[in-house]
Amino acid sequence: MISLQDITVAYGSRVILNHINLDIHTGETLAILGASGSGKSTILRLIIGLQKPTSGKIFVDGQDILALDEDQMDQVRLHMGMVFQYSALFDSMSVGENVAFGLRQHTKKSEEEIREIVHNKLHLVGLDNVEAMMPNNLSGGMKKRVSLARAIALEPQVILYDEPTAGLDPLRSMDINHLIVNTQRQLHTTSVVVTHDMESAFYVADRLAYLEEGEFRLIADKETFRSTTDAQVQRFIHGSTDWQEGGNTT
Ligand SMILES: Nc1ncnc2c1ncn2[C@@H]1O[C@H](COP(=O)(O)OP(=O)(O)OP(=O)(O)O)[C@@H](O)[C@H]1O
Repeated sequence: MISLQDITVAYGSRVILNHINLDIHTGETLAILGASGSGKSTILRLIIGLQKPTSGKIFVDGQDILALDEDQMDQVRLHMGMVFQYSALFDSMSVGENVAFGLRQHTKKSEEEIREIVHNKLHLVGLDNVEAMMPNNLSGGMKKRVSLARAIALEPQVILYDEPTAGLDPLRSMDINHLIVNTQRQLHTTSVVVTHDMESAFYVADRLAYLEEGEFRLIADKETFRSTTDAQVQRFIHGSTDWQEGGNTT
């Protein structure tokens, strides 16, 4: 469904992504792992069209998105939701207004319909009766939930998560992991999760891709990834956190 082909991203002589190829299959959850600065978020920005590569091609549902103009790209973006690293809620808007934002911008739904959708999406992420609250009064975990509710408001086919568990304690992180899995099951989305949280990656993902020095060193299903004999990948798996088996059964 999403295909990155021979993608290079460079800033001057500094090459961040070096001729990478990546296919993300419809309905799967793919985790992209790698050290800080390895280019993980760049991949999300490329997919959602916030950044263009130096060279290469990107296809979404067979459509060459680099050939689209801004209006056409906006149409593609309507089918994608993004959960940003620091939630990126609009501080001056209430929770309800944050979740309703895309619906008001991109649909002609009545206020009553919007209210109902906002209520349902917040309920889906485990938040009830919080519409009137302001983002500044929410905990980090709640902000992530609201950010996810906003991302799914337009029922996207693709959800991109940038470090969804960053800054959360282990219990809140596990809450978010459950939420990612449940959202995928209920909405049948294709999900891409950028993280350096190994426990989260093994919990939520069907496949994992490990980025190092501008290239994918390993892209594999969970079991193959876990048992790889690649010493560098094993060091990353075991070095980054004292991870344990998650409960994902996908
Ligand atoms: N506009 C820019 N000019 C120069 N370098 C940039 C620019 N934007 C990003 N970079 C560099 O590109 C590299 C990849 O950035 P990216 O945000 O994709 O990394 P990341 O793997 O997501 O890291 P993190 O886990 O720290 O968020 C970083 O080293 C960053 O400094």
